[in-house]
This record gives sequence, C-alpha cells and structure tokens, in this order.
Amino acid sequence: MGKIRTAIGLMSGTSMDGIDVALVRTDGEAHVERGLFLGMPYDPAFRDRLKLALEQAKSIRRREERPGELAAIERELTIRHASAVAEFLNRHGLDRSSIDVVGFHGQTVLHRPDEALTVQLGDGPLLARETGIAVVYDMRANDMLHGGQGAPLVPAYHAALAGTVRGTKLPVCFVNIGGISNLTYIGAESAIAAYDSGPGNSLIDQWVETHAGIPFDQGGMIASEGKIVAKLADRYLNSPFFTAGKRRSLDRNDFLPPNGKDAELADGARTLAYVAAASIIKSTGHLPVTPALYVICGGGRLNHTIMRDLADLAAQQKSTVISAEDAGFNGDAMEAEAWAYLAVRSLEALPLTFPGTTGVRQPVSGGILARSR
Ligand SMILES: Nc1ncnc2c1ncn2[C@@H]1O[C@H](COP(=O)(O)OP(=O)(O)OP(=O)(O)O)[C@@H](O)[C@H]1O
Ligand SMILES: CC(=O)N[C@H]1[C@@H]2OC[C@@H](O2)[C@@H](O)[C@@H]1O[C@H](C)C(=O)O
Repeated sequence: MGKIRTAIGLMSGTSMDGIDVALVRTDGEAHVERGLFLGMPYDPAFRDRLKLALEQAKSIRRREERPGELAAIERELTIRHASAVAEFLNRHGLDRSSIDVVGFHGQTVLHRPDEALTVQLGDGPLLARETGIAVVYDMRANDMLHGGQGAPLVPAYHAALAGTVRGTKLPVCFVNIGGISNLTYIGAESAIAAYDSGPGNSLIDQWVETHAGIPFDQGGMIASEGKIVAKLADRYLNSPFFTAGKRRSLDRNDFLPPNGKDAELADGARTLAYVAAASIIKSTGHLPVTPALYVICGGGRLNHTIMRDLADLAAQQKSTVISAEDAGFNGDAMEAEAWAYLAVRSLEALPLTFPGTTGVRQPVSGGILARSR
C-alpha cells in the first residue's frame, strides 16, 4: 500500500446544478476510504452566469483565452469553490491542515476533442491561496496532448471501486447519468473500457426549463405521464455518434433539445428519458461482453422513468440494473470522490487515463499542482 492521503474532490458538472464536495482517504491505488459529502447548489443568478459562459466560450480558439465575461466568471466560480470547501470543513469540524490536497474539476465550458481543445473554468492557484490547501487542477489537458479524448476521467476511480461492489457480478458497468452519460466496463480479467455513452439529463433539463420553467423533471414525474414519440427518439438514437467506429467524448451541445413542435411537454420528457436509457444500452454494443450488472450513478438515477426504461432494456440482455446506493455507494458523490482520488494519483504521477478509457496513446498522468503558498 502506498502513502495514504486525505483529499477533497470538487465537481461542478455539465448540469450546472452546483458544486459537489467529497472527502476520500486513498493511496491513489486500491485503498479507498470514502467519507463525507456536501452538495452546494448554485443560485439561479449564477446558473445564468454559467450559461453566459457557455455561450461566450464558443469563440475560444486557444484554451487560455477568456473572452467577454469569462475571466470574471472564472474568478467567481473559483471563489464559490473556496467557500464550498470552507463550508464543508466547517460543517464537519475539520481543520484545513488535515487535508493534503484538493482535486478541482472546474466548469467545462467548451469541449472539442476533434480539435484537442477542452476548457474548464477554474483558477487552481487562486483556489489554493483562498483555501490554504494544495490544489491539483486541469486534469484533462495532458490526456488530450497525448491523443486522448480528454474524457471520461472517472473510470480509474470506478476501477478502484469495482472490487468493493456489493453482490459483484462481472462484467460490471458503472454508468454515470449526468448532463451527459458515460460508462466504465470492468471485465473478469479487469480489462477496462470506458467512454461517453450519449445524452443524459441535459436534454430533459433544457426541455422542461423551456416548456415548464423548472430546472429538471423531479423523479421523472412529468415523463411518467407521457408517451414515447418514436420518430423523435429515433432521431437521437440514429445519430452517427452511436454508429461511428471511434468513440468520441461529448460536448454538452453535441445533442440539442427538440423544438416545441416535436412533442408536447410530457411526451417530450418521456421521449428524452427513453433516449437517455436507450443511449446507454445502445452504446454497450461497443463493449467486449454484455455487462451482467449496471451500477447507476449521477442525478439521472433519481429519474424513475429513466431507471424503469433502463431496467426493461437491460432485462432484454439478461442484465441487472441497480443504483449506486444499492451497490453501497453514494451516487451523488461519485464524481467529486473521483476528483479527490485522481488528485492523489496526480501527486504520485500515476496514470489518470488509459488507451481503453480515453483512447490516449499510452497511459498518462495529468493535472497541475498549485501549492498553497
Ligand atoms: N430528484 C431528481 N429527479 C430527477 N432528476 C434529477 C433529480 N436530481 C437530479 N436530477 C438530474 O440530475 C442532474 C444532475 O446530475 P449530476 O449532478 O450527476 O450531473 P453533472 O455532474 O452536472 O453532469 P456530468 O456528469 O455530465 O458532468 C440534474 O440536472 C437533473 O437533471
Ligand atoms: C469534458 C467534460 O467535462 N466531460 C464530462 C461530461 O460529463 C459526463 C461526461 O461528459 C464525462 O465524459 C465528463 O465528466 C466525467 C466526470 C468524467 O470525465 O469522467
């Protein structure tokens, strides 16, 4: 066992719903002690700032550019992360000196793997100064420099957890249904394959926001009252994303929400929930063996309509679907925990990504270390 460090992971995901903070004690290898978690939601005004950031980021050609309001938003975002760390330490009676490192994801505002361009807003040195804790940030860039897709990065963490899944049946597939979905397959010989699997909640969120003025479909209630519009579902599921030989990582804008003429509110939500579930199953066609077990993480596991569709589709493959909680994990904390784990791996110069996860040419480490002083 290597040196055990205490790390905090910070994730601000593509859904822009808030900052997740998680504590992990790990050696960056097989030893993982999962701990405390805190979700700090963004207020609507800041969500609007992030939406503006996504718009303004479209003109970025080099990753260090910060046109328009982006520099100011990056600073605001970083200060909010520092406050989230302070709140987390305070609530749990922890002293900052007990934390060895913070893993800081930042906010993805642009992701164009075909141009080897990925931009996460987040000022690591500022966060280190504000928190007084060393910070590892910008963990996707080195992967892209070495020919990788820059995502997904969580698979290294899923692989570390695989041995601890309650009632493990291999092959197991971890699925994260966030704004976008990604999956990690762990086979009997611990072969690991991972990729973005398709649209997740972000289409549903945009649909219900536009047509009902609410940020997401709580529990999948709206969807549960609708019918699947087959033509609309097919439009998404026949996208070249699913048939291309090469696995591509996704940008939030790669799949756009339907327009109002395509469906009424409940049918649209129902169809997009089905698309979220069917995309995952369709994407498993690229795996070497059909998974025996799916462990579902991320906010989408709380959408019962997605979960029912997923269970039905998986049953046709004789596979079982369980939530992260059923497997003994916290489905909200997984990505933040992963960023804590990856920060420790970065300090140890261990690989964050592998040819089987991002398509990178060889296993590579990544991340930049900002010391606290
Ligand atoms: N109770 C709930 N019922 C239905 N959907 C929910 C619920 N809670 C959260 N969600 C969905 O989950 C989304 C947030 O999921 P999550 O935090 O996993 O995404 P993310 O980390 O932002 O995205 P990504 O993994 O793509 O970076 C919300 O935007 C919403 O669509
Ligand atoms: C560029 C980027 O931020 N991608 C996210 C996004 O959200 C889900 C999916 O697309 C995944 O590939 C990735 O995040 C997770 C945390 C990852 O890298 O593993």
